[in-house]
Amino acid sequence: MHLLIPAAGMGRRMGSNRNKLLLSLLDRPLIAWTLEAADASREIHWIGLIGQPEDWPDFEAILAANPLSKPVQFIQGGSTRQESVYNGLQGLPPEATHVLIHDGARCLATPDLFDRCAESLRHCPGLIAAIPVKDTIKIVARDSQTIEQTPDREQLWAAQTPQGFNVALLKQCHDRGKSLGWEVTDDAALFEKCDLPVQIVPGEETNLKVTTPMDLAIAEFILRQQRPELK
Ligand SMILES: Nc1ccn([C@@H]2O[C@H](COP(=O)(O)OP(=O)(O)OP(=O)(O)O)[C@@H](O)[C@H]2O)c(=O)n1
Ligand SMILES: C[C@](O)(CO)[C@H](O)COP(=O)(O)O
Repeated sequence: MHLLIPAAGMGRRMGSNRNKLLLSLLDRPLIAWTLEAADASREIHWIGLIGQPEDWPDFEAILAANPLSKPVQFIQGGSTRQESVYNGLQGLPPEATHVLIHDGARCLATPDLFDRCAESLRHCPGLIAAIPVKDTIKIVARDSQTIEQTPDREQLWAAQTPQGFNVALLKQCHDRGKSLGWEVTDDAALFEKCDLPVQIVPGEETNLKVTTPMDLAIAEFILRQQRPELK
């Protein structure tokens, strides 16, 4: 299974002046944890690391300090996640028929989650790791800030990554999105807009996306629970 890791963001919400994936989480950069989990997956055999060229020397140093058993190809990122994944798809080797896409910022995903997603992708054209939401969610009017609706929680799931797809279909969806100017925050949304089915695979509650400084503190806590040897 081929894996693309979008890692070309800015980390604006982290308030950092550099790519948040280079920030330290316990004893190593955040992206090193993501790469380690992907490397430990039985199913993944090729990794495309999508980054901004200015970060490549740091990525190279991280890989030198934490060598992987699988080949890693650097791919130039775009100005949005959507553009970065588009570039990633163009950078896949020609033999890639199926692909998992996993945010570099979701550094706590387990190898088992990668393997379950890869296995499920043998039986459907598109999938997404997700968990049921725990909160009651409100839809709020933009202008008046009053509630318009309370959707049925039974039908609400929080989207995570990995997300997995048939490569030819996902390329078609991205091409269509690009020509029609669609702006989405994940790849499943492009599949949905093209009326293609996206299967849910049970995600992990601990698979948070490190977005804010608070997330970094929570990630450190979770990592210490997952890896008692690091205490
Ligand atoms: N142009 C971009 C923007 C984001 N990403 C990646 O997409 C994932 C999810 O994005 P997010 O958490 O929003 O990261 P940032 O864009 O870095 O954060 P922010 O939106 O706060 O600036 C991250 O692994 C990020 O590196 C990317 O590859 N290319
Ligand atoms: C793909 C994603 O991680 C699913 O939760 C998320 O949509 C990334 O988007 P963000 O808006 O950049 O946080």
